[in-house]
Amino acid sequence: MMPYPEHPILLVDDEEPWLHSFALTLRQRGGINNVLKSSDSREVLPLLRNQVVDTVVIDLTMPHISGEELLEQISHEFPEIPVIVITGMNQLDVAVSCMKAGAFDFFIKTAERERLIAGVKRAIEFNSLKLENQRLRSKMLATRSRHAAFEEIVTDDPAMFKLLDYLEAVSPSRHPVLICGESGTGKELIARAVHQLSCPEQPLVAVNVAGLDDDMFADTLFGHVAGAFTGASSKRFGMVEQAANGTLFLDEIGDLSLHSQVKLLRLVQEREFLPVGSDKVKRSQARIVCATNVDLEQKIKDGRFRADLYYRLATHQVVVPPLRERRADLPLLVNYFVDQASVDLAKPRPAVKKELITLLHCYHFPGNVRELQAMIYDVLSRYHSGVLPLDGFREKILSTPSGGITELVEEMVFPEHLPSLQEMSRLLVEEAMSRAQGNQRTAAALLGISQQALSKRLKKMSPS
Ligand SMILES: Nc1ncnc2c1ncn2[C@@H]1O[C@H](COP(=O)(O)OP(=O)(O)OP(=O)(O)O)[C@@H](O)[C@H]1O
Repeated sequence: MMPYPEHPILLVDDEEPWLHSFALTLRQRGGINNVLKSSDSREVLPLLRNQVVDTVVIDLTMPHISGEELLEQISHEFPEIPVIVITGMNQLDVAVSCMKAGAFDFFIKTAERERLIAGVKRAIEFNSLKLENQRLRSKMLATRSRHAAFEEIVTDDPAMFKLLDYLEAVSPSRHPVLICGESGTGKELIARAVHQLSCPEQPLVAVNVAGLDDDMFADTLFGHVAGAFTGASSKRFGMVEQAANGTLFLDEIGDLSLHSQVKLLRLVQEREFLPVGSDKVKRSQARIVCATNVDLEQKIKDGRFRADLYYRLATHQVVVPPLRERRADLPLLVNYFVDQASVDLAKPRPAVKKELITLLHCYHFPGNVRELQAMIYDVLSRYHSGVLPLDGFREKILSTPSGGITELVEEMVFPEHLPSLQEMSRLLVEEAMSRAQGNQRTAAALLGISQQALSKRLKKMSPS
């Protein structure tokens, strides 16, 4: 039988007989068969941190943590989970304050079971509508009125939209396109989209030129005739010819030697090339798209890249922004990669907590989108719970030397009168709390201290 709802309903009451009889009623009369029971209110928060739950039903009168306190804690940490409160006849005033504190609904324990079932079903319905809305919204945002060629590029960033619009506009031209940007920002993905836009029926041939010495470069790109060198027993077509009227994508172009740059210049400028060992000039119609993560203008200044080649290649140029400059893309990208990784690793799709996005917001992603993708695959491959755990991400983020520190040293200007260590530490704590949107676990992780240590500092800082 299919579990209904998809994620369980959690019933919390210290009276075990009530838990069992209500679970039975939900199953028999409401068809709700996915139910968890807890008779100890202290178990609830740890359970919610590890498992996705649809709705929580709590009794107001319980030892250890009362229903009222538990409601407050759940509403604070898991505002998205509806909480239904069950009260005694004489607790109506408390029930009203629970509604104000964020309860989804309340019922008197002795009320007819049908009414309780209807209340639980309303919460389930509310959740599934909310989820559906979220899915639709991210789908709309991710694919907002964009050309089909950009389907795989997930973004909601205005600078990225501008860049894609520009590429769409220049796609009919046969002039070269140069795609610059840090490693892992999606340059190859964009190069493939350029090909889709301009000549999708023609071949796309990609060559990473970084590891090629001059001879290999010439042989790979231009091919050779039989007997051109020892071992060249037969003729071989190079990548330029294989690209025909399509696209020749040259990745890591900044690493090309000066000698090979001359050969490439001839191809770009004259559209001509010579296979190795041949003196018969051949012509190429392929469109050249290049990508690089090095600063070519600096290389020109250092005499390591030809200016004439650069200006030819950069007829149409785009610079892909690093992920830290488009952090608003994080929720879309995280959901996209979680979907992708769950399918690839054949695991049920875990839920993504808001706290994860907050944590990622504070990270500088030196490896950009590729790093985010790898983190998600790694964490997902190691865990099996219903929620994508934060610990795996924290470990990674904290073990990466902080690029932030280098940025900080460059950006930070100390006033002439230095602040005291105590003042600095207060400012740091405040900044971390603000970046973590008030979440102490995340703020502590950012500061590299335990949550208890942070909590102590916060208490000391509070005015009372
Ligand atoms: N906007 C995006 N939407 C979806 N996936 C993306 C996006 N940007 C990058 N990726 C994914 O991130 C990974 C790295 O992207 P890609 O190889 O295109 O980066 P790159 O800039 O060419 O890196 P490098 O400079 O190291 O060659 C790929 O798996 C790619 O599919």
